[in-house]
Amino acid sequence: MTEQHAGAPTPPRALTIAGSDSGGGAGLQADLRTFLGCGVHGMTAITAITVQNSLGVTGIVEIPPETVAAQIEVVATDIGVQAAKTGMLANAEIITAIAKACDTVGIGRDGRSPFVVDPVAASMHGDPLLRDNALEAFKRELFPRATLVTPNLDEVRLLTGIDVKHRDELRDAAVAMHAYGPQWTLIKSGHLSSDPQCVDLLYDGKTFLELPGPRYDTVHTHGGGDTLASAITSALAKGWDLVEAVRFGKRYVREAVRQSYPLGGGVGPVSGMWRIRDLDEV
Ligand SMILES: Nc1ncnc2c1ncn2[C@@H]1O[C@H](COP(=O)(O)OP(=O)(O)O)[C@@H](O)[C@H]1O
Ligand SMILES: Cc1ncc(COP(=O)(O)O)c(N)n1
Repeated sequence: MTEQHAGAPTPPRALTIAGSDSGGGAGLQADLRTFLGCGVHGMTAITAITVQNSLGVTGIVEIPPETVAAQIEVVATDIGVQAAKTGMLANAEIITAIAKACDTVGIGRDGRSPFVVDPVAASMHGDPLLRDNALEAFKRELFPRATLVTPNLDEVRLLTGIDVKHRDELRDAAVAMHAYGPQWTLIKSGHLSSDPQCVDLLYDGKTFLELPGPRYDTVHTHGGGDTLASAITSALAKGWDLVEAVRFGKRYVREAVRQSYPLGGGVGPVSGMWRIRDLDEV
């Protein structure tokens, strides 16, 4: 006789709105891996398929904006989204569709499901992941709806014109990004390679909070930003407050960078699976 099983409790649920990286290092693959590592049920609204490996991006197929919006709406109305994040969004039309869908289903700052906006503009190989018309759409449509924005220093330069060369200048970058309307701003300092530390800066319009950490000597940091934003989103899906979620994300990505690994002939990924034990250990 089969045993009746009511099922385990439904875990926290998070949504990534992002592109696919065929090499598995970044994009929605890194996001789902991190959600898994954080014990969160991950869902996807795919914006684009990239043809990508450790050496670079050689092709992009963009998903129709209405299909991106439909993916968000169909999971939010049935399964529920307790927190969401964005990654590669490809173009302005997709960004506009996402903003509308998020309003419809209640994703965004101020009492709705927390919304982490990572303004991904290019791959770490320097290949563009965003059309030219999309930066303005980010400013107009997504930053004002964001609980948290998480630009790296290249994205800060593209979005604000500020070229951060020293840790002291992170504050100017945070103030300039904050003017676009997010509730919180996290400036990531991975690209500040002259700094022996890796200090990210969190700002809410009033107070600056430095998140210190060691800088590991590795080139294998593909997917680091996605992993950080996904770990933060996971903690937000569990109901943590923003500062604790960001502190957790920084700890999570720090260990992921420490355990990053070579892959193919180019840059390898951070290890979003560092919390998953090896099969032999089970
Ligand atoms: N070499 C490193 N050692 C430790 N932490 C790092 C290193 N590189 C990046 N990080 C951390 O990984 C996260 C992603 O940073 P960054 O590389 O700036 O973003 P992105 O991946 O979007 O370009 C940040 O929390 C940053 O501090
Ligand atoms: C589909 C996709 N999304 C995001 C990134 C950014 O990650 P990175 O800056 O580590 O290349 C990427 N390369 N590909």
